Amino acid sequence: MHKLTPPPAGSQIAAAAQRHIRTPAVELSQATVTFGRGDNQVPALSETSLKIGDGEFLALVGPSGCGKSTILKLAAGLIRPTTGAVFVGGREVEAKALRIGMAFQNPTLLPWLTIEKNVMMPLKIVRPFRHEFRAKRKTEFRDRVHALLEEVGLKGFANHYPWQLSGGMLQRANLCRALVHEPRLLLLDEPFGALDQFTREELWSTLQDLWLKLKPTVLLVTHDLKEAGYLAERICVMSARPGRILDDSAVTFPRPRTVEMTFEPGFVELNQRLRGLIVEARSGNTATSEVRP
Ligand SMILES: Nc1ncnc2c1ncn2[C@@H]1O[C@H](COP(=O)(O)OP(=O)(O)OP(=O)(O)O)[C@@H](O)[C@H]1O
Repeated sequence: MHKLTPPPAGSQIAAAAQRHIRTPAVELSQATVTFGRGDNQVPALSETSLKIGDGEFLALVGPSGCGKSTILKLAAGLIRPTTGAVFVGGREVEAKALRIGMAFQNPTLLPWLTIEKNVMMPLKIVRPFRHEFRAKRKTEFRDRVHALLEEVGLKGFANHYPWQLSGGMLQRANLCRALVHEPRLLLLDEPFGALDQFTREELWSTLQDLWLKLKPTVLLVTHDLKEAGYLAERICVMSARPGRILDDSAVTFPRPRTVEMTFEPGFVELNQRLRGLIVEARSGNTATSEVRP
């Protein structure tokens, strides 16, 4: 991992000690992904090895099209690596149904269902909850949905329909739906990309609170370096396509983090360093970056 030296006074960006993650929540082992066949082949991901610890919050940043979402899809079991292997919870991804939560840039709430019913959806379809849904636990599940909605500031909106909510409120509901079945792994693909800056910052705080409380392992893909620094414990920078991990930094600002912290010198320094790496990666000049397996 990258060593940030020297940490500026007052900064909590620490040198990221090379941690030994015993049983990673997610592990890519020399995984590559090539889409298509023959002349239409698109190499999306170069050989990549990555371990994400249980309960860790990792952000993936890098130039557009470098393979960030591809890594997310590998972890979700939506695609298979062309070579290498992907493990979640110590098991190869295809070997076992996974309990994951996902949220994307555009909240995909069903327009004909209320917010309560949308958020409750995973409990209806994901094992083991679906077996219990019709029976005794329905009221308990409803309570759980209402508690989550309250937590993200949507108290009183359970019976509204998606079209009655603002973009920020929809994304809050979307986060609730991603978390309601208590996934151990939360996959977020630019979840706040479509929101204005102020709403986005509010949502960072909401997501941070949820993560501190529930401690799922989170893999966040984002183009927003400030967002990565605010939310993540670790940030991986990827090279241009076919992507590989160029840099792996720990971010140890104290929690809970605030928007004010993002203006502190240490935070700005981190931002600038990551930005420099991405500018280099975009221009295809990654030779000066520290390249790690
Ligand atoms: N199903 C597919 N078939 C062919 N090529 C694909 C497919 N999915 C992704 N790609 C290509 O693989 C590369 C990596 O895509 P990916 O979506 O992982 O990038 P990304 O880093 O998430 O991009 P962005 O930041 O723009 O969202 C891109 O060049 C993309 O066009």
